[in-house]
Amino acid sequence: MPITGENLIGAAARRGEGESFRAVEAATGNSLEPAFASATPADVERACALAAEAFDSYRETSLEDRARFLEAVADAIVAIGDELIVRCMAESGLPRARLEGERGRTVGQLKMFAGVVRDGGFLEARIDPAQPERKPLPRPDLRLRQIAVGPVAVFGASNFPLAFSVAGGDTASALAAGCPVVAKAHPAHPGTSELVGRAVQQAVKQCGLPEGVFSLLLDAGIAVGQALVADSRIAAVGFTGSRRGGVALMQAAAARAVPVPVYAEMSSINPVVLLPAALESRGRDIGRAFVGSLTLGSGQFCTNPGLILAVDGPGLDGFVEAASAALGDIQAATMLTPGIHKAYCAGVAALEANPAVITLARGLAGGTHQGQAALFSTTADAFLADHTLAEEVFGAASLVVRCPDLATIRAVLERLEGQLTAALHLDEADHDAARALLPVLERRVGRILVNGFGTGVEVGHAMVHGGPYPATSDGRTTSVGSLAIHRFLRPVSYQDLPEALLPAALKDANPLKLWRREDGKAVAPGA
Ligand SMILES: NC(=O)C1=CN([C@@H]2O[C@H](COP(=O)(O)OP(=O)(O)OC[C@H]3O[C@@H](n4cnc5c(N)ncnc54)[C@H](OP(=O)(O)O)[C@@H]3O)[C@@H](O)[C@H]2O)C=CC1
Ligand SMILES: O=C(O)CCC(=O)C(=O)O
Repeated sequence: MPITGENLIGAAARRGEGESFRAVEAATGNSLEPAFASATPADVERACALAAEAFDSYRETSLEDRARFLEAVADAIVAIGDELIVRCMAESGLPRARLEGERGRTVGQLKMFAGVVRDGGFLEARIDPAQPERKPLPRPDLRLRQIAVGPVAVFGASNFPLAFSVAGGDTASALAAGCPVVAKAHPAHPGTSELVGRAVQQAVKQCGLPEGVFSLLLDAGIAVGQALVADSRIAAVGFTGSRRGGVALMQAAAARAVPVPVYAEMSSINPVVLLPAALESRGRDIGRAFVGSLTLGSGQFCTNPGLILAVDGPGLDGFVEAASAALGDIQAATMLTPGIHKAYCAGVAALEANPAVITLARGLAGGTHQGQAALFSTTADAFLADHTLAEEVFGAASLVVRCPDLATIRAVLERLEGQLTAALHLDEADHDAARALLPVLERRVGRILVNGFGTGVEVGHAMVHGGPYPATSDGRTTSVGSLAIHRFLRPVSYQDLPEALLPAALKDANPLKLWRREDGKAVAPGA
């Protein structure tokens, strides 16, 4: 499939008339062909108009048709073949095996949402039958279902060019909910974005859906994204990226005459707590495993373990020795963009220059665009006194905080901002200590895990990839897993509607064969 550098607006491919830009080969910094042209305000207008036009028809597609569409998107992505992987490797600097895995995750995610749509449980159908004889007042017939919120703007993330980008989790969950999507390509991987965008466009056509169900817009800067979020037809926004970018979009959405929600996944340092018995029995093993997680994908995961908390002593010394030795052998790896590499180097330099911080180890030095892993340590007092030590350094850098006791670990956790994940390394003898930390962890993070690390999010039904601000803009939800669909739904009640006017999900005969909550009780289809 040739990459043309065009915007995909509904069924059309249109060369933008805005600023021209090229993708950059991550490993060399060289420009790649072809030139991409930024969308104009007229392109944004057209994409939003088509999305609004498609909305009522798309949101009422049958569950089966919508599920087939999601499967068609997945199949079309696979059908692009190796061209997608090769282009994505060049643009992102990520290795083949990682990107093949990420493609599998992207396709699996679309298929999971197809299953969610077929199941129909997300409609949350509820029926409170009328009670005309009720005293002192009769009860009306009340029925509830979830409907799609409207067209969704999706910002592709730089660090997961497939699974969190044009047809990633935000797009899959929005389309599953019945929302048209206007995607904004990340300028770090525009060619990858176009290939995937064309696959979605092809699936829209193949499934006979209105063309406005999907558009893809390009931009060299932020004007298109700003215009998209400001457009009155956009009903919600999905974003993964920097805190600065996420907050800017939240502000743009809040400044609208009709504000809309922005679901932004932003920054997280993902504390890892090493409890005493585990440290004593296997601190060295944990140290080696930690380095594996820290340096995965050059550390460019929002789930990266950026903070280690433990009680000072020989167990922690063993962890630090093993982690430092393992880190010293880690090859530097190409980072996603020169900008991200520069930000990483600046973050590491700031830690190195901080008088309260000791550099424990550095990975092997590399080429111009490669990130060199880094491990630092500090004391709990210093950490608590300097809020900059708790800021995300996006890349393979982590800070060990030596604490005098468990109470101090708890105090440090209490002071942290919201996080995506927290990991506890524990043996059975640590259960009491862990139990004491769980309430604070539940308040601070979206996912608590034991004897592992948060990198590599499972796409499933019980996953929360979210957390209190600034991990995300709304800690009540998730951007990965089937629950993500609820970001793009809202409940509507139907009071005393005649059977003929009720949506299928709420008709007496239950034609969609849904589990429904009738008079407060879960009722199986056919029961
Ligand atoms: N926690 C996480 O999961 C991640 C964090 N990051 C952090 O973000 C830094 C930069 O990486 P990057 O991926 O470029 O993330 P950004 O947040 O800078 O950009 C993400 C997307 O949002 C757009 N955008 C950014 N700011 C605005 C704005 N004010 N108005 C409208 N659109 C906007 C960008 O457009 P454009 O690029 O054209 O400006 C891009 O398409 C990294 O160094 C890292 O610190 C990055 C990826 C994931
Ligand atoms: O760890 C993962 O699998 C996902 C990480 C993520 O969401 C991110 O880095 O943006």
